[in-house]
Amino acid sequence: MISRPPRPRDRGIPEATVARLPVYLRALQALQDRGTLTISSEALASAAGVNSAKLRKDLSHLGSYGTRGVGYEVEYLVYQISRELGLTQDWAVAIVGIGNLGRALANYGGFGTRGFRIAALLDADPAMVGQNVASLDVRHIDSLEEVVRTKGVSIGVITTPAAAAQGVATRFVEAGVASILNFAPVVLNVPDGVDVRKVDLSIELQILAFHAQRRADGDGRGAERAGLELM
Ligand SMILES: NC(=O)c1ccc[n+]([C@@H]2O[C@H](COP(=O)([O-])OP(=O)(O)OC[C@H]3O[C@@H](n4cnc5c(N)ncnc54)[C@H](O)[C@@H]3O)[C@@H](O)[C@H]2O)c1
Repeated sequence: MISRPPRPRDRGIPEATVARLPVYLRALQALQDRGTLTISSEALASAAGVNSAKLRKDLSHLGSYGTRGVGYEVEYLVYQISRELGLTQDWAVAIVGIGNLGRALANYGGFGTRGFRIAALLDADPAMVGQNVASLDVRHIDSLEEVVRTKGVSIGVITTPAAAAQGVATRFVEAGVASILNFAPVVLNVPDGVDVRKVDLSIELQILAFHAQRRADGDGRGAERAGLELM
């Protein structure tokens, strides 16, 4: 039997640490591209935008402590973080809702190099079905269960209008997909054991607007006002 290192959740790695691992990974990959072999915790922390004590604590959860006077070996740390995040294996992703956003995501070439393979595109609109998008034929939503099974889909991406998103999520879950990335502006109800991540650019823009207003006002009164409006 092949023994697999336990995943973050199995070992109790805090969620906040898990959320920072991709940030470290991105910084490390940039260093790797520049040919950097080793990096101090201070330099890596600064590249990732966190303080170095937090970085050392985060990496200690992976069993990575670095070497005094040398720091961390970049290539090995990339491997360790990738392994913890499950990126050393290939994940098949299905996107449902091939409109503006779904099409843009399907055409983005950056997922493949990070271990995510767009395996299927599905839509409810008969006019969309059969169209070729990003070298894949769009399938009808009715074949979701079959597509999940035959393509080994483990991550579902929802880019439908809000009203359709819950139905799509339920179908994903019933088909055995336990990881969902939801772009639709709606809160999804899913059973325990299913992970949903929500992406909402308008919330990010509102937060930026809050900070911009606070800067512009200078005296902080604008921030209070914006804070109330955001609640
Ligand atoms: N999270 C974000 O930051 C963000 C940004 C932009 C858009 N959005 C959201 O993403 C979603 C898509 O936006 P868009 O501009 O691409 O919309 P769109 O109208 O261009 O595309 C939606 C697609 O979903 C399909 N669809 C509808 N019901 C379906 C169903 N039951 N099953 C399968 N497919 C179905 C439609 O046929 C259409 O092709 C919307 O909910 C929008 O609010 C989110």
